[in-house]
Amino acid sequence: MAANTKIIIAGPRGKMGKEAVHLVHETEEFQLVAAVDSKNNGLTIKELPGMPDENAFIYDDMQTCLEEMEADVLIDLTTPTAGKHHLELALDHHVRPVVGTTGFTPEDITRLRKKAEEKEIGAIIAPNFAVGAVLMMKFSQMAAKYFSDVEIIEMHHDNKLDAPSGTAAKTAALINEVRPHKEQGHPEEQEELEGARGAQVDGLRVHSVRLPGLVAHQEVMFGGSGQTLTIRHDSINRQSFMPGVKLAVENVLRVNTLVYGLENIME
Ligand SMILES: NC(=O)C1=CN([C@@H]2O[C@H](COP(=O)(O)OP(=O)(O)OC[C@H]3O[C@@H](n4cnc5c(N)ncnc54)[C@H](OP(=O)(O)O)[C@@H]3O)[C@@H](O)[C@H]2O)C=CC1
Ligand SMILES: O=C(O)C1=N[C@H](C(=O)O)C[C@H](O)C1
Repeated sequence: MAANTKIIIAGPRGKMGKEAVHLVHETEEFQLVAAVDSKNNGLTIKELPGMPDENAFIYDDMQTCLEEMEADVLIDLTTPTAGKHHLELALDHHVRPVVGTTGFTPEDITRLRKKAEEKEIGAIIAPNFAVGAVLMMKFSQMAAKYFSDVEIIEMHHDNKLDAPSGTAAKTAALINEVRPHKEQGHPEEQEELEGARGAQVDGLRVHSVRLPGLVAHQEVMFGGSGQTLTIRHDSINRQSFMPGVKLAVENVLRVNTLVYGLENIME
C-alpha cells in the first residue's frame, strides 16, 4: 500500500459519505485531498456541520476536481446516476474508484470492467460493505445448491432511491449461479394486485420494503419439503459498512480490473 493514500470522497454530506469522511480522517495511512458534493463548492470539509478538522476543498463538479487534484482513490457514495458518471470520469483520470453507490446493472459492470482493464487500473464496486451481509450472500449461495425455491426480502429506510437494493440484486445473481433454473410458485398463479409477487430474477422473487426506522436488512428465505431456512442480516447503523470501505480502498491499489463484490477481496 502507498504510505499515504490520497482520497477523494463524493457525497460527503450523505449518510454514508459522512461516515467515510470520519473513516479517512481517523486512518493514519489515508489522506482526504478533496470532496465532491452537489453543494458547497469552494468550502472546505471542516466548514460543514459535524465534520472533522479537514482542510480538503469541496468541488461541485467531479471533472474539475479530478483535473485539479492528484488522488489515488475515489470513494463514491452518491446516487445511481452520479455514481456511474463519477466512476467513468475517475477511470479516465487514472484514479481508482471504490464505489458503494448502488444501481449498477450487469451491463454497466461488464462495460466498466472492460474500460478498467483497457486502462489497466483497479476499481471496486461493492453493493454491500458490511462483512455480515457478504457472509449472508455467501451462505445463501451455499444453501441454494440444496434448495431451488427461494425468495429475497430486502428492507430499507424510505430515502433509498433504487429498488431492488444492490445487495438483493447481487444475492440473486450469486444464487442463480448455482440454482437450477426454476419458475417458482404455482404455474397458474395470478397476481390479483400488480406487484404482489415482487420482481422476478430468473424465476426467483425479490421483494423490496421501504419504511422509516429501518436501516438496511435482508432475509433470504428458502423452502423445501416440510422445512424452511431463513438467512438474515441487519445493519443497524452505517458504521457497520466502514471496515469494508477501508478494506476496499487498500485492495483497489493492488488490482488491475474491476472487482464486483467485497467477497472477492475478503480473505
Ligand atoms: N455499498 C454499501 O455498503 C452501501 C451503499 N449505499 C449506497 O450508497 C449511496 C449513498 O447512500 P446514502 O449515504 O444512504 O445516501 P444519501 O442520500 O444520504 O447521500 C447521498 C449524497 O450524495 C450527494 N450527491 C448527489 N448527487 C451528487 C453529485 N452529483 N455529486 C456529489 N454528491 C452528490 C447527495 O447530496 P444532495 O442530496 O444534496 O444532492 C447526498 O449528500 C446509495 O446508492 C446507497 O444505496 C448505502 C449504504 C451502504
Ligand atoms: O441505501 C442503503 O441504505 C443501502 N444500500 C446498499 C444496497 O442497495 O444494497 C447496501 C445496504 O443495503 C444499504
